[in-house]
Amino acid sequence: MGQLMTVTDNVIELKDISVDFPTQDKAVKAVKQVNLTIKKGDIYGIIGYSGAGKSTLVRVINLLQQPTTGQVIFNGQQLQKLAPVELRQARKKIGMIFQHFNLMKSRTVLGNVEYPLLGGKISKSDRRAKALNLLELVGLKNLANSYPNNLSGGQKQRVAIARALANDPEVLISDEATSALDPKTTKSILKLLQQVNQRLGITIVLITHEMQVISRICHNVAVMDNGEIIERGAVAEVFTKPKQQLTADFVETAINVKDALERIGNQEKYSNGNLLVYLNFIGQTSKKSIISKISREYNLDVNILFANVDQVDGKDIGYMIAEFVGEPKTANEAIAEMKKDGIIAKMINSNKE
Ligand SMILES: Nc1ncnc2c1ncn2[C@@H]1O[C@H](COP(=O)(O)OP(=O)(O)OP(=O)(O)O)[C@@H](O)[C@H]1O
Repeated sequence: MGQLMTVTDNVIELKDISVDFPTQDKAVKAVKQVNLTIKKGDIYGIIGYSGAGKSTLVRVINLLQQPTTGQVIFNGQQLQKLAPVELRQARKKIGMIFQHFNLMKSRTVLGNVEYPLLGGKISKSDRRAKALNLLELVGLKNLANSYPNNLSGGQKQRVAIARALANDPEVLISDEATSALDPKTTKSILKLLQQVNQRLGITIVLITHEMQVISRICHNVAVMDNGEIIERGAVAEVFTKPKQQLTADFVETAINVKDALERIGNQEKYSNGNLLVYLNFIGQTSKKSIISKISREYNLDVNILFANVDQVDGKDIGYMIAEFVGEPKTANEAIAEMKKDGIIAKMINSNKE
């Protein structure tokens, strides 16, 4: 085997990964020198627009895509150094689910879940029992003998999840697994992934183009653009303090602030000087009392034009757009006071913070 296993909390380490695809004109640099470490038990999101390089990067994790340069380390072992038999074993520990489910139409639900175990050491009856257990876990035991064509999208994805768990993986990669599903089904599939993570201790790497998906279940997130990771961190942190414009765009779209800003910002009175303030409350900060305190102490009328509370990685995060009616100087003092209370606050129709 030639390699010593290193004991580590990191299940995946990508070091200086680049992927170039040769094309007729010039090579497409799909992934550029990415370093990424994912800890055991994490739910790690990778977000980016189409073409950012997300799928290519996650396919590198199980070497479905060979990187042009860099090291892929899984549980302390560099995968590129493994012999084919060992690589096959390691790959079994990385399950994958996809946007279009990739089920086999000619096999029953049970047959699909049993499939990865065919040819293994497990007996036929144990294999069946295991597959039925997994179907129970995903809530589909009663459909074991149905065929994929007779299932809804959400049910198909549940079968795909059961199948991906057949080999007892340590990591489950979800490549846009909810992108073809409606919002309600998306929620239920994300909940199931969360249960898989919590009950079975499986690390999840989830790629998506929707920040809402990230905020529901991920603990950490990396933002990809043009083959690079441009920002990363704890989800609540990235959500409330995005450093890059692209990240801010994803967040604002997810919480509907973008639409609200456009709608409100287009109104004439706000382009003519009425004061608009954007507020972002994190955790337990009580927005009600703060707003009334500010209004009282600074003699400002505060009209709330938009408000939304979201759960991000289990924390309440509130967003508000409000009109402050009063002197700009006083409004700025009020904003400074709110910042002291840990609120992110800024004037949005003036250059002043
Ligand atoms: N086999 C390939 N040959 C040539 N170029 C490729 C190949 N696979 C991907 N690309 C290119 O690499 C870039 C990254 O693609 P990738 O599929 O990883 O992006 P993505 O972020 O997953 O987007 P999507 O969600 O649309 O799949 C794109 O410019 C794509 O056209």
